[in-house]
Amino acid sequence: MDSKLNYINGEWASALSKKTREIINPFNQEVIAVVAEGNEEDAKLAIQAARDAFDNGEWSSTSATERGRIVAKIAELIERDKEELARMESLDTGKTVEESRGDMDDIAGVFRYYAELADKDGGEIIDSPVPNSISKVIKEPVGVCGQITPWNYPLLQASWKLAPALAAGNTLVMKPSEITPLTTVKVFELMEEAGVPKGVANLVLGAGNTVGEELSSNTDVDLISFTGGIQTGKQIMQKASANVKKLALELGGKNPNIVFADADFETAVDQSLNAVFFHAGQICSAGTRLILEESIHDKFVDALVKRVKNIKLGSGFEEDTQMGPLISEQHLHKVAQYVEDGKKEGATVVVGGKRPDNPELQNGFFYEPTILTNCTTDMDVVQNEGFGPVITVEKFNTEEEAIKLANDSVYGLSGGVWTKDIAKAERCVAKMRMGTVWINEFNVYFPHAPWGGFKQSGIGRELGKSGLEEYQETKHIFHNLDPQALNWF
Ligand SMILES: NC(=O)c1ccc[n+]([C@@H]2O[C@H](COP(=O)([O-])OP(=O)(O)OC[C@H]3O[C@@H](n4cnc5c(N)ncnc54)[C@H](O)[C@@H]3O)[C@@H](O)[C@H]2O)c1
Ligand SMILES: C[N+](C)(C)CC=O
Repeated sequence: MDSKLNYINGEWASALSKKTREIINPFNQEVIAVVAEGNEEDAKLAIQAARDAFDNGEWSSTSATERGRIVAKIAELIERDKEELARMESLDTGKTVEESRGDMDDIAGVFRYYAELADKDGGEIIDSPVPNSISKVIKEPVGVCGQITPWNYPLLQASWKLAPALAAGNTLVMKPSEITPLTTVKVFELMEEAGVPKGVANLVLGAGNTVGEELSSNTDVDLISFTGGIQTGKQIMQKASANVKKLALELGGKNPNIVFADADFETAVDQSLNAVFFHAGQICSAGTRLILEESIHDKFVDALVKRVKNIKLGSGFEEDTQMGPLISEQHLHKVAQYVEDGKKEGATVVVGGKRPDNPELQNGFFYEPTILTNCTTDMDVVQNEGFGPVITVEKFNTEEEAIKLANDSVYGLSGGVWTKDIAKAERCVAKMRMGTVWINEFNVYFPHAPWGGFKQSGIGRELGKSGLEEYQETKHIFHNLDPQALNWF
């Protein structure tokens, strides 16, 4: 079986300890790859390589246009190998190949977007208040970036970090999730082929509490960019304080989806399903808190249940499969426990709430798409991120009540509103405390618009111009063209 290695200073290498880890297909628990299991020592080597590569200035002083050309080449290679990457992502995560193909298009789009943005900011001349002087503001790369990604959108989340970091002239060490590293390894091969110089982009495979902690605490790392759970984010924030690293955190969400009685009923039902059940609900921005106007509650829930009963679970490689398995046995237990706890709090399971009976699915980590009614905002099942195919339903009677429920969360990643009343929609989104809000839509994102969370959903923004700025320092250069002695002392 093909064995995947670390990539440090332009060389593919086993972990120093020679340890390896088996990667499991969540559909049937078969071993699909064996990868290096790096630790702190591998991470230190990679950080040193990135430090040297940054300090020698080769990449940061390469023209932004040339860096953009190489980033565009990576996009081209991803498009060339799209089918291989998509199948690899589905094998590793269990999501349908159709979803993975969509992810690969998005990923190539992200590299292209930052390739084009790379040389568009030539700095700014300030109207200096000091006579005979020039005042200018320029952008420089931050330095060595540590990048840590989750398992749910492995390559997509990696692309949001790799593309802007490279375009801005940084060097980096990436640690993908230990559960789903395969497409990230492949993209490092493509980055090598595209001509990224050695030492600029380094990859260390391994666990969070070894490689991840080293990246967070090592004082040679200038910036840490993390996507993952809120508790891990808090730990990283503490470790990053060692040298006051720049910090970008993309954390979880418990995202409200408000449906008013005047919404287009059929569309809102359809999109409320899409908002959650793609990738078995393992989406940071899943609309898992469905908040329904009381007058349509029963009809809406009935319509959802009817549709949910027909969702086809199976292998991501079968064309008619609509939902794959959860990522791991441990995560399956977590989701099942989350539903059980919700029931104890008073929630009612109206559909799902268990593993499927289908004998063909017993080797996979499947959980049925589930809807819980009789939920109130004070319940843990409404407040906590379950990260599975589970919708909780709450009711409201007034616009104010809907907004209050939507904002009653420590999270603030995303949210949606469904109504035909344009003014009402605008009033609602103005009051919703989330980084992305959708009107008559859910879960849309693209490279041009920033992505990130209010409140405990994170710090900073990925994507858009802001996503590049995360990887830049701002420098003010003041040039006195007529220096004079002050004769003060
Ligand atoms: N906001 C977003 O854009 C976004 C996108 C995708 C996923 N997420 C969130 O990610 C979470 C699911 O992903 P997960 O289960 O992989 O999250 P996780 O926090 O368990 O792990 C994420 C990454 O952090 C690493 N890690 C774990 N412990 C660490 C430590 N102590 N120090 C440094 N690194 C450590 C892991 O190895 C992994 O690579 C969900 O909460 C989801 O909402 C957020
Ligand atoms: C940001 N997104 C939606 C691509 C992945 C969240 O898990």
